Amino acid sequence: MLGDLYASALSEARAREEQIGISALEAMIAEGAAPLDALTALSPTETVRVIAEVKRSSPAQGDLAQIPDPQLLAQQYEAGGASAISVLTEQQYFNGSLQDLAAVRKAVSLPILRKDFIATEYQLLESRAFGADIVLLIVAGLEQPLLQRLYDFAGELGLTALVETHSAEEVSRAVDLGAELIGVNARNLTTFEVDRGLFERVADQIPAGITRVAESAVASLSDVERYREAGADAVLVGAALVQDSDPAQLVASFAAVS
Ligand SMILES: O=P(O)(O)OC[C@@H](O)[C@@H](O)c1c[nH]c2ccccc12
Repeated sequence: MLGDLYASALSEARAREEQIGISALEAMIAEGAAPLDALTALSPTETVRVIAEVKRSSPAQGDLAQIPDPQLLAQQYEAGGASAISVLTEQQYFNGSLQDLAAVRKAVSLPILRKDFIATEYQLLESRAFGADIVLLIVAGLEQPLLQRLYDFAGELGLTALVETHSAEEVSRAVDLGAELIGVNARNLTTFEVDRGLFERVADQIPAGITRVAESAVASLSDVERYREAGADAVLVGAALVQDSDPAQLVASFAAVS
């Protein structure tokens, strides 16, 4: 399945590249604002940081919410005290787009994570051109030399990489890259199985000084509390927020966990 997700994301990127070439992206970057300092925005503090996600559907979870106005949702997240916003931009499986990313960029002043299956320099350039400050790099989906190349290029563009892992072995590959922001995804992207205990089993493998993000499977406050007790500096929450009638209030309750 992870291979299908990358194949789809890459074919979408190739189609976009026929419309907007590399030099056009570089011009957009030159004209746009500098990226925000996401590492500072997500740095450890007395309460857990919340990265709130704009996600309409996923292959693991099906249709979650229509989200006709991603800007409004992002503003509700910001009002609730989110530290960053995550936007799914993959179209075929997640029903997202780069237009969603650009719209959210205009609506909030928080750092924005582009959530997609990034495997090329072109996708990193477009992330920056459309206003992302953070990009997701998934260890399970990329061989180490390519992962390192993308990590380094993201840094050259001023992007912060959230390096996503799903095992102790992947955590050590993320550390080897020099990652300063490491995520542990409770959801296996090949089988879609959710393992709520994974974060607490691998968190200790992440050296002090690196910001730790617990990703996925937060259904309620007690899940946030469990991740926090296990050492999460931040939690990344999607489904629970997009399906709630008061996302600002739910973000606020999560962000109050100390
Ligand atoms: O909806 P959830 O269970 O709160 O999960 C959010 C986020 O962690 C999840 O969307 C995610 C984490 N890593 C990914 C990689 C690709 C696509 C999606 C994801």
